Amino acid sequence: MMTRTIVVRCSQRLVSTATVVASVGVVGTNSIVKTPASSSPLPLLHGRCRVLSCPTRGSSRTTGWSVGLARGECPTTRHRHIMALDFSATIIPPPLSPVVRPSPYCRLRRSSRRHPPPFVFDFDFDNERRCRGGARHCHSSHSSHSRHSRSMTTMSGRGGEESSDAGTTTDIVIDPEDVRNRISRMAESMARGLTRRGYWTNYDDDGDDDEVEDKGDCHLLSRTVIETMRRQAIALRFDDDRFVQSYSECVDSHTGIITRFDKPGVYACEPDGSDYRTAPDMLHYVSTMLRTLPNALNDEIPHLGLRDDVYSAKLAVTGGGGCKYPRHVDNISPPTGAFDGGSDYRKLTAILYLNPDWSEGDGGELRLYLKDRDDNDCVGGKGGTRGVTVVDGSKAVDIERYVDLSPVGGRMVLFWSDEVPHEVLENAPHVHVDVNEDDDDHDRIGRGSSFDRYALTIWVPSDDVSLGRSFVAPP
Ligand SMILES: O=C(O)CCC(=O)C(=O)O
Ligand SMILES: [Fe+2]
Repeated sequence: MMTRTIVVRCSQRLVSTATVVASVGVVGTNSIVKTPASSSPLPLLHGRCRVLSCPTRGSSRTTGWSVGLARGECPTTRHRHIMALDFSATIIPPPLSPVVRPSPYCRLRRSSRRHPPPFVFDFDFDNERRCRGGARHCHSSHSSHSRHSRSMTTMSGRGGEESSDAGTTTDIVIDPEDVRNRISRMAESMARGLTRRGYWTNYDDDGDDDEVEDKGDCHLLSRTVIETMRRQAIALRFDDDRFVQSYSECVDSHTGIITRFDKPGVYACEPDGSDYRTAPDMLHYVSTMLRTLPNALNDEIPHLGLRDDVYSAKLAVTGGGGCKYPRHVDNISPPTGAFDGGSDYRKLTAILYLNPDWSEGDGGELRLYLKDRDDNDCVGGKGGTRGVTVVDGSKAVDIERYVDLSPVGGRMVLFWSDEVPHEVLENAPHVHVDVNEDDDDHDRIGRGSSFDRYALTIWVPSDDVSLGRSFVAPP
């Protein structure tokens, strides 16, 4: 691996030097391999990286920075690659003026010729995405949405439309150090929940947090942080036009053929480093989680092998009027063998909800189907059962237990990606969605409502998913 020096002008107050080492990998469906193992602190780099050659073949398309690394797609093979990066980055404090200057954002100095790089790339900051601070009213290919959201300055009450205007300040409200400490404190409880029940959550819908986080303080992020992240999500959606129709895949168990189907009223994006300017708190959150959670859980659960250098992330919005996710398991085809970056190795799903005003009756609960256990396993939410027809049976002779967890702002849910079937129940079924027929996008969800359900999911792979299966303690 090569060492490169990249000078980065950062809009935030990150003043440090760090060495970042990223891995090389081919990325499979739904498993975006990213993130470096790095010395601390991990710089949040953003900008664009253009890959001029990739290890598979030919040249590659413009790519985006992720949190501390780059990814790209080979136009010939369609393989998505993680750049083999090993560079040192110097973060330069921002200019005092809030105006973002249109000068090149990053400069790359070529490293020594003695070690020819596996990739050739250059850097070019994406000016069009400068959407915060003095330059936030910028490009949007969705003018009606942008016009609308810019005209609002505060979040309106329930049922009203929301603004993406995160204010003129570029201050970060999240405190990464605090998040890190809280995750460390909760790790034992998380591990216990995951191994006993297959899931963990930090809130109890009945208001009794005792079982959920028995160390006392179960809050990970304050309401202010959640509100800020929601506004940033809305800005990504309406100002930056980042969301696309969300889909799922189902596999025919006989033929193995994978079919994709849309999830009506669900839109999503994969936030990465290029979104830092619009959603800095969100990216700090993702970065902090990745640097803390996998190792904290690895310390608690022997052989778990969660990776701290790769992940995938999704920010999704589900509209009101009854939009939902069908039942599924996130990682249906875990590979066997050691991590090679090419298949789906997702082991842990970590969801954070960004719905500070959610209240009882709003719907959109996450229903987790549990292993056949007793009522005590429905921790954090409302438990229930439903009949299941057994494979050989002529009638329903078994029951399936589930727990419904509300998507209330600040709630975090962890569960095993390759083991826990789940679905999202109808979101705000009572709400009439003001659909604009002229919109070619977001047509099932309207123009933005406080009933929109935002969820930020991080998936963490393990070195070997087959080893990681069923970390459920014996009864
Ligand atoms: O948003 C949720 O509660 C669950 C999302 C989910 O199941 C998924 O993205 O796979
Ligand atoms: Fe899922």
